[in-house]
Order: sequence, then C-alpha cells, then structure tokens
Amino acid sequence: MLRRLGRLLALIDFPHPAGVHPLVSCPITASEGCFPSALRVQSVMTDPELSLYQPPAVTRGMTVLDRDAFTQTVVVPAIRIPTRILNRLVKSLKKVALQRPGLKRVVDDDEGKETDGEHRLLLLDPQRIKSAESFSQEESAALKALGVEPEIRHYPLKLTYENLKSEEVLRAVLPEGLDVTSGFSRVGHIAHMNLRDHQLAYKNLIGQVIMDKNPGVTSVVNKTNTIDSTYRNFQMEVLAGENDMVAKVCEENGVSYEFDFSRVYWNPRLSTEHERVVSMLRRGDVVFDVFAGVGPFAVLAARRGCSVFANDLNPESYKWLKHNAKLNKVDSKVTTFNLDGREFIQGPMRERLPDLIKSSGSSSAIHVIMNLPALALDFLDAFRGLLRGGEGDPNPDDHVLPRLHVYGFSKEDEPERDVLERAELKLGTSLKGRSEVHMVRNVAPNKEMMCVSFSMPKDVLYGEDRVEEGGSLSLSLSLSLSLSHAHTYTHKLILYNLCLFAPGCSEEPSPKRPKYET
Ligand SMILES: C[S@@+](CC[C@H](N)C(=O)[O-])C[C@H]1O[C@@H](n2cnc3c(N)ncnc32)[C@H](O)[C@@H]1O
Repeated sequence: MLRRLGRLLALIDFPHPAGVHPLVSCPITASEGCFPSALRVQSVMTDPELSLYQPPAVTRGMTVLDRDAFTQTVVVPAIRIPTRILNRLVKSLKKVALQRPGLKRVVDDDEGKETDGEHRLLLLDPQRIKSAESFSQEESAALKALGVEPEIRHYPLKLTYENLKSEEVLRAVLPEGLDVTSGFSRVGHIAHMNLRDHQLAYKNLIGQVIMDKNPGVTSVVNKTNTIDSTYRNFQMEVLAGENDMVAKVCEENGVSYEFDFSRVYWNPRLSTEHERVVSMLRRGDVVFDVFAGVGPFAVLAARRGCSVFANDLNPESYKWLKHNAKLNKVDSKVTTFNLDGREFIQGPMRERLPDLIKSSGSSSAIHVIMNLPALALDFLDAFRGLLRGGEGDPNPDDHVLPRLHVYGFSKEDEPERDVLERAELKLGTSLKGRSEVHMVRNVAPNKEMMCVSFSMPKDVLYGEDRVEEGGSLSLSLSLSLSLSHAHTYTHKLILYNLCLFAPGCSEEPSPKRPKYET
C-alpha cells in the first residue's frame, strides 16, 4: 500500500492552498489515512528550510498546555530493508536515519506482514534524504553491497507532543518571529530560568514544557529580580512543579551539596572555577574562605586535605555550609563563621595568621579566597596594617605570606588591568611581578568576572596603614596610586587636581591632553 502511495506521490505535485504550510498534514483527530495533506510531501521534500514538524495552527498563543493539540501526521521518507541485514544497514545509514525523542526509526512494513516480516522500513530524515540521489557515496556503496535498491518510500508518521523537542513546542506557541530560547540552569531537581518579557505571558506553559522534556526536573523557577541582594540570592517564582527549593547537587568530583536555592547563592557555572583554584592547593595548606556561601571552595579544599576557615554573612548560607561540611565528612577540617567579611579578616583571620605564617613554609601555604565579585576588591583595605605591632615575626619571608584569590567584575575594555589596578588601589601598593589575573567567565555582554591572585606584600600586612573597620584609606596614597594608573586624560586631570590638595601625594607633572580625547 505504501509503495503504491509513494509511486503516486512521485507523479503528482499537488498545489497547496494559500496559507497552508506545505508540510502541514492533518491533526491526528482525523484518521491516519488522512492522505490529502500527506500528499503535500512533494513540496516538503524539495524545501530544505522546512523542519519535520510544522505545528497545527491551534497551538499558537496557547497559555494552558494542551498536549493533544500538538499531534500531527507528517510524511517522511523511508527505505525498505530485508530484516536479516537490518542491523548492518542501519549502522551504515545512521547519519540519515530519523532521530526523534521517543520514536522508533525502524517500523513494520505493511508488505512485510504479508511476507512473514522479512522486511522492515527504516525511517529517514527528510532534511537529508529527498530522493535516491541524496545518499552519500559510502551510503550508496553500503546499499549496493547488501543488494538493497535505494528506492525512497513515503511513510505517514504520527508525531505527538512526546516526540517534540521543547523548542518545537515553544516555537508553536509563542508569537511568530520572537525568540523562544528555553535555556535554563539545572540545580538538582530545579530548572532555573531567566525569561524575557515577551515570554512572561506563557511562563507557566514554558515551565510545564521544560519539566516534561527534562527527566529529573520536578520544579521550574523563574528569576524575578537581578542579583543585587546582599546575600547574592535570587528572588524566584515557581512556574511549574513542586515548591520545594531544597536542592541536592552532586558534582562530578564526588562532592554533594544541599541548600535552599531560594535563600542562598549557588551558581552551577562556577564549578570549573572552584576546581581551578582548589587544584592549586596542597594537603596541609590553610584556607580562609571569606565569602564561602554554602561551601563549594571550602568543602572541596577540605576534601583535598586542607584546613579551612570558612565564613559567610548570610545565616542561611552559614547553616548549609556547616551541613555540607558534615555531608561530605570534612566537618573536622572546616571551621565556620557567620560574620561580615571585614570582621572575619580582622578577627578570626588576624588572630590565626601570626602562628600560621610562622609555621608555613615549603610544606604548606596559606590561601585566602574572596569570591564576592561585586565587592570583594573593596575589602582588600582590611589587610592594611593587619599584623602591625602584633605577635610573630614582623619581617617574614615573602613566600610564607598568604596568597589571595580575589574576584571582581569588570566592564572595562581591559578587564585584567582594571581589576589589578583596583586591587592595588585598595592595598595601597603595587602588585607588579607578584600577581596573575584569570578571566573566569563572561557574565553579561561587556561584563567579565575576573580573579586576581597574588601573594600579599609584606608592607601591606605589617605597614603603617592600619585601617580599622569602617575607616578610610590614606587619601594621599590612594590618589598617588590612582594617578599613576589612570589611563584617560579626564581621569588623570581629576586625580591630579585632587592631589594638589592632599599632603604627601606624589607629584606628577600636570597631564597633557591627548589629541584624540575630549
Ligand atoms: C558570590 S557568592 C560566592 C559563594 C561561594 N564562595 C561560591 O563560590 O559559590 C558570595 C557570598 O558572599 C556572601 N556575602 C555577601 N556579603 C558578605 C559580607 N559582607 N561578608 C561576608 N559574606 C558576604 C553571600 O551571602 C554569598 O554567599
């Protein structure tokens, strides 16, 4: 029967009515023998731009998901293969075989039934196979070698919601021409989306589709504000599924974390960065994690054999930080604090540093991690004069001093230079020759997340410039540094004029206006 249909199709090129997409066949509410539309396959086969699925018009603008409305019968090319060589040939034709979620690509052949199932049909991708000539040389050779005619048949295929990809469903629903991007971050059972304005009218349907199409996702949430809260957590709205925000994340390295995603900071895109920094640590090293969150650096470092002092201001992060240390059986290696970062540096860290510096050397090192990119660089002045006049050697070797890894966002053209200069400005000294800058990731158009790593200069820790909590930097020193680092004429001029009023500010000649800058 199918062969007869195929022959018929090869002869007829039906015109399709205006406004009807040539590929659109009939909704499945009609019987499978709904051939008038299936006959339009001729046009389908000649238009490479068309995708297999062209949604029924009733799906456009849908806001409550009606899965049945997506069902459709399309006609796809197929090749008839003797069952005994099926496996061999399917392997040779795998590049052109139809690939669809939940669909079998090898189906019974009506005629095969008559001949005791000696033949099956392999369904082919209509984008790749339009006629017998579409097969590649290798594919044609494989067919020839096994004695199979490359004759293309036409198979009416029932596509249901289950066989569609999420983009296909959303493209069918959302207004034509608008972006349907359905990307999300996965945090345990939660899919976390960031919908655009034009998608909001369809938000619950989008959530449901994401849940249907991604096994293991049982909750879909949408971010409802930008991440500008103190604790760096998102406000979110549940679009579909359960309202359980306590997620369990199992990382590839065998570490698990649990936390309430609605109340703490967690970014699945940082796992490479966590591993990069922790790979620099050695067993026996000491780590101070100033903005630890729920512990992705701290727990990983402790698992590597380091002693960790981890701090976070958010009481909820602190709770899960302790929980995660326990969960990963490193609670004896992680001491936790619930303090402001500056208090942590000037309190618990300051108390421990003299002894640690005394005992650190070739076998162990001290690391300080500061991952709060919007603000961490501003906390660096807390190290100025931190150990001045205290216990311990006031003149230790450079290599025993802490190594810092400080994160910062930059929107400048030269983000490496920008974050390094901001670090120098806050420390009141140059980091020339003792720092590295790493680009972590692009967080938004023209906004980079950077990490500056450097060994803390002795003169910062033991120098004069003790800055108490809430205190200000030495104005003259800051101005001198910024003046020597300013790149634009305007910037230089402002700083130069401020310097004139700051006693002790280094005297640089008045900046010259370059020709190209106004
Ligand atoms: C960007 S998150 C980083 C968390 C974790 N280190 C990571 O890599 O995923 C910054 C963390 O700093 C905490 N935080 C914000 N302000 C703080 C402050 N002043 N002192 C200490 N922690 C703070 C937030 O609660 C948040 O957990």
